[in-house]
Amino acid sequence: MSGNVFKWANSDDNDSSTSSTAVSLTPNFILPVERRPNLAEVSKSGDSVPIIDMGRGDIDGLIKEIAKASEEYGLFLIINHGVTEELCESMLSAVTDLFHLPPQVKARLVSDDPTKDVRFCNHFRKAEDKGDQKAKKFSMWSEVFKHSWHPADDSFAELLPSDPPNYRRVVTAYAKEIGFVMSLLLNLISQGLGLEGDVLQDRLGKNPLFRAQANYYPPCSNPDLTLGWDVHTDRDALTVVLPTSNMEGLQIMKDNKWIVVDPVPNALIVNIGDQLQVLSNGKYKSVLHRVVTNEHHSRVSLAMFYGPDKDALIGPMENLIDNQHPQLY
Ligand SMILES: O=C(O)CCC(=O)C(=O)O
Ligand SMILES: [Fe+2]
Repeated sequence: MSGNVFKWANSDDNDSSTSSTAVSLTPNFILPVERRPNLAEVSKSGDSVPIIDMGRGDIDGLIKEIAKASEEYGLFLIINHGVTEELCESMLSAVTDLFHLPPQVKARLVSDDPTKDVRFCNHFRKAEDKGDQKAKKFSMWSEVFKHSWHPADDSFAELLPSDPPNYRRVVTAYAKEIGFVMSLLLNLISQGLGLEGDVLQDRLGKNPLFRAQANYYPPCSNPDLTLGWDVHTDRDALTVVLPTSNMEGLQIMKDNKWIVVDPVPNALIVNIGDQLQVLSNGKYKSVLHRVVTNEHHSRVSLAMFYGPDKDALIGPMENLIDNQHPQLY
């Protein structure tokens, strides 16, 4: 499996924004017919995800807008979020540099061991192929780099590779900003559920699980046959994703249809995760999403996850359970 991780490094793709040669698909990336993305059926026009201006002065309006988006979509974009364009750009270029490290440097950090805090891997899914009852492994058309992060304690960065030279420094600065954005979002989401602002964060515990995942999706010769990220929900409470600007890739399921998350300059993507779905007694949706590939361009993204403390007991908030809304979890 780990051999795949180095495949892209040997391609001509060395710039996330310019056109480059697509790497050919080998059979392990070709999904069974029923798991393929069916791109012709994805609606481009019509429904689009809410774009929320975090800088709007009216807090009550902002709380309502976030509550509505969390209920109807489980995903929204935020603009005027306070993280500077310059920092976002430095973060994306540090992520791009990371995936373009020489194969022999990356090899030291490749691992399938989920208990390893810092590692590169290539995700795969198990699926049955038609006429073949034995589940096969299908690799995702992406490479990921996982590590922990913290908004206040910079020591996580000491575990990160010192190459590329600026990754540690940039991700530490970015983590502080995203920590602030996530606290604000959790506060507003809490209020949108009719609770005091700090209730959700208190429920998630004193030592939340902060995981980060950088994703790299190289150009792909046939986007109809594979996916960069298979259909999934995020298992944490909240995710904030910084994607390559001006590049489509992410899609979400809404009313049983896939819709494209259109890129918006300087926006961050906010996702409701499984833990918030449970805490909200199903009111907010942990959104089903997937990432499709592009024939000509690569895309990177950095997902920052906020999950519960390992000792936190997660169940629906008491004020959200009544006769009309029986406890779902
Ligand atoms: O690349 C993206 O836009 C989303 C990635 C994602 O869903 C994840 O890392 O969980
Ligand atoms: Fe995700």
